[in-house]
Amino acid sequence: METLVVDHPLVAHKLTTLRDVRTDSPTFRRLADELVTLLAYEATRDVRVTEVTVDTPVAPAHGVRLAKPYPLVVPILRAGLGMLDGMTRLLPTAEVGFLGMIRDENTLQAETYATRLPEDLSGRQCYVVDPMLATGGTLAAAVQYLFDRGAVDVTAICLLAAPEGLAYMDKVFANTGKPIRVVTAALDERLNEHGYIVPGLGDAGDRLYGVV
Ligand SMILES: O=P(O)(O)OC[C@H]1O[C@H](OP(=O)(O)OP(=O)(O)O)[C@H](O)[C@@H]1O
Ligand SMILES: O=c1cc[nH]c(=O)[nH]1
Ligand SMILES: [Mg+2]
Repeated sequence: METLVVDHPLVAHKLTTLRDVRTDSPTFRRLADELVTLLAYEATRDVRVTEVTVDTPVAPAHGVRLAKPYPLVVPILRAGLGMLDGMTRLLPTAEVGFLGMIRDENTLQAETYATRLPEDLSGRQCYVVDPMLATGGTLAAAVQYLFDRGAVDVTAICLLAAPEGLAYMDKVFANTGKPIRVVTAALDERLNEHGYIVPGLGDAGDRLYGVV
């Protein structure tokens, strides 16, 4: 598995405000949206394109367009929804599939409660968006689900990742031979005893949408 921590002062600046406990929900939403667009710019470096020629007013010009089938963006509900608009702004032709997953706060096991994606993902590049990669249980289950449906490669875009979660992803997918990338704005120190990322930003879903 390949991990990319995007090292850019604008990303660091926005992430610092996102972490701040005093940042209110409207500002948190706006910053999550802005951050995903910056991360997606890096995460889509390998997006598949086909060569085309267009006529400028002066002469033919060689260029590229996104190849079909178009990428599939998969937000993991609930918190991943806060990253969807930023992705589709950058990839307007992308299709969107939804995975609803919740982590049991006691066992830290991920449970899938909703799936709404194309049945056949053969040949698809998939971009999973979820702000938090903590134990990695949620992302590993999501990636496995996409591979089971035929996805060719999966890139996960996370705002924050914990070393434990990256290690878990590495272990689970070590021998699959399928390309997996994680693109994140920061690699934090560790998880605490409740499975929260330290220093992290708290519960991303609650900060985006309110405490449930
Ligand atoms: O790496 P893990 O240990 O599996 O934890 C990460 C998951 O936890 C959060 O979702 P949560 O379960 O809080 O659901 P929510 O988005 O509905 O709040 C987060 O958005 C990830 O999906
Ligand atoms: O720190 C964490 C860990 C899991 N989920 C969150 O929203 N935050
Ligand atoms: Mg949550």
